[in-house]
Amino acid sequence: MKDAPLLDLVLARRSAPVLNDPGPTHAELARILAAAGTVPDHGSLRPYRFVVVEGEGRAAFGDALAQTAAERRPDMPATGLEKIRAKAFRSPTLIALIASPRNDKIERWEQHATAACAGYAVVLAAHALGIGANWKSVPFTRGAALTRVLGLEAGEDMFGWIHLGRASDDTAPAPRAPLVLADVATVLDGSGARRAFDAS
Ligand SMILES: Cc1cc2nc3c(=O)[nH]c(=O)nc-3n(C[C@H](O)[C@H](O)[C@H](O)COP(=O)(O)O)c2cc1C
Repeated sequence: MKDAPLLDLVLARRSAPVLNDPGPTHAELARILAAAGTVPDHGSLRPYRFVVVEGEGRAAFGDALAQTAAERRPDMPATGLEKIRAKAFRSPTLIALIASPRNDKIERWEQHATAACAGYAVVLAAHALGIGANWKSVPFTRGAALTRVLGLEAGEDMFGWIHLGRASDDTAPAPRAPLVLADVATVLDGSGARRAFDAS
């Protein structure tokens, strides 16, 4: 097996729990977003789009999150809504990821899968540039206020957002539990039986 520095980068990636100023420059954001254009994409539809939120824009985004939460849960107390609004301020910059299916010829789930891959490409590209990232979400993907600020069209959904900023050295996450291949991988043999995957 040959050395693969790119794989080392992938294996070392972690989400950053705390993200401080400065946010990425627009030149850095352009490189990060360009990575989305490389993901597996049936029909080359590019079925996603992004809204970059930074500075004062975070207030508009946080308000929209809170208003959408209130639409869905009219009984939510003000403290709960404020917590949701505060999510927008956990980093200097965030990128809202919007799944934007482009046609009905390619299955909707495939276009959603491509949009999710685009989110991962953003996270990984940020890591490659030494910029901290963390993908977050709320339990809803659309609503009137979100539609207003993100310009959601029919059929579009917000697949959360990716925080970007300078990762704090003091808050390195605990080591990730290794993936136990036996839990997730089997091999189908010629008799139609699935057997344990053997790495040797
Ligand atoms: C679509 C999506 C939404 C997520 N939303 C949240 C979230 O709201 N809160 C959270 O703590 N982690 C969320 N995560 C998980 C984190 O981004 C991160 O992957 C997790 O904390 C594990 O850290 P690691 O990436 O270093 O393994 C989400 C991940 C994805 C893919």
